[in-house]
Amino acid sequence: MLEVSELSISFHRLDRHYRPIHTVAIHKLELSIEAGEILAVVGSSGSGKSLLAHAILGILPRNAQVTGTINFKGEKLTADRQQSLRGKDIALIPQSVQYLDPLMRVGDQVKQAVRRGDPAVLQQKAFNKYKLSDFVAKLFPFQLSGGMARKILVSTATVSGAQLLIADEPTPGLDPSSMRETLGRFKQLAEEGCAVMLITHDIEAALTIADRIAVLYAGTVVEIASRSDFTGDGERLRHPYTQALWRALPGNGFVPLPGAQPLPDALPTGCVFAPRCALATSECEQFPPESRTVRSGRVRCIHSA
Ligand SMILES: Nc1ncnc2c1ncn2[C@@H]1O[C@H](COP(=O)(O)OP(=O)(O)OP(=O)(O)O)[C@@H](O)[C@H]1O
Ligand code: NI
Repeated sequence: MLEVSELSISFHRLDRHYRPIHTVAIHKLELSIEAGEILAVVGSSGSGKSLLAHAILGILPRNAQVTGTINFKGEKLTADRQQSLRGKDIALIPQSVQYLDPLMRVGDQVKQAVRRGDPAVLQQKAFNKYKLSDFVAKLFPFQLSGGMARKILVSTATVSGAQLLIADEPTPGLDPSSMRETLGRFKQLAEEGCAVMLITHDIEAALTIADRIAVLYAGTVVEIASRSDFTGDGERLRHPYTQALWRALPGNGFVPLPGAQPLPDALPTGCVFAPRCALATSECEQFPPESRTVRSGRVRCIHSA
């Protein structure tokens, strides 16, 4: 359904002395999602998750420079195609609740997204799932709590009947039962044939529903693993960063990873993870590793076997 290859996104801006700075926010990113599949994109803040979502939707800021290709249903996603598919075949649950239309009652916003079936019935169903009353449907976005607004965003995207759903951090602010409801809704959409990209920094939540997990670090996909690779001590994982993420979980030892992700205007010349990596050699510091297939997953690390 979706194939992203060699996607790079950079920005030109001026520093406070008006000297040009070139920041590479996403570098040679590759991933794909099949119909009926849930791919989680996991990465810490600033790793490029939202930019990836916005690149697929065609809503990047004007100063972004984009190279590489994005195919949707086997055909290149051009700006024109993105515009005609947006909100229809490709739906986004945006990270910020600011994306709601401030001037429209929220029930109407959900109804308006329906393309097949009875809008009123589908809106009602979506609201029932979250136990939102008819009263809420009549409210404007500013009258909602953060959690309610998020439920409206999820409802709007999920009634649209899209073939590709991109959910950018859809669960913060949701109570545990609403969170389960939301993830369950994605699972159901995937069972109906929708391709789902679940963007999150919460690897545990991702593992409850995702078929595969793409790990993003400093704008690069360092690994694509299947859910079953996340087990034991992480010995089936291919990249040291993915292993570190796994081992940092409370149930797996809570082992912290020292250091911080590099910023896009100060990326290392070689492997982006080398400065924090216990396996790093001089070769790692010299050249960015190519993406390879290892044990039917993908990895960017020369040490992985
Ligand atoms: N318009 C822009 N101009 C310059 N740099 C930008 C712009 N938008 C994003 N960036 C940079 O690109 C990087 C990736 O941003 P992005 O919003 O995709 O991160 P993210 O993974 O979604 O983070 P979060 O988890 O906090 O939402 C950041 O370092 C950010 O500073
Ligand atoms: Ni984001």
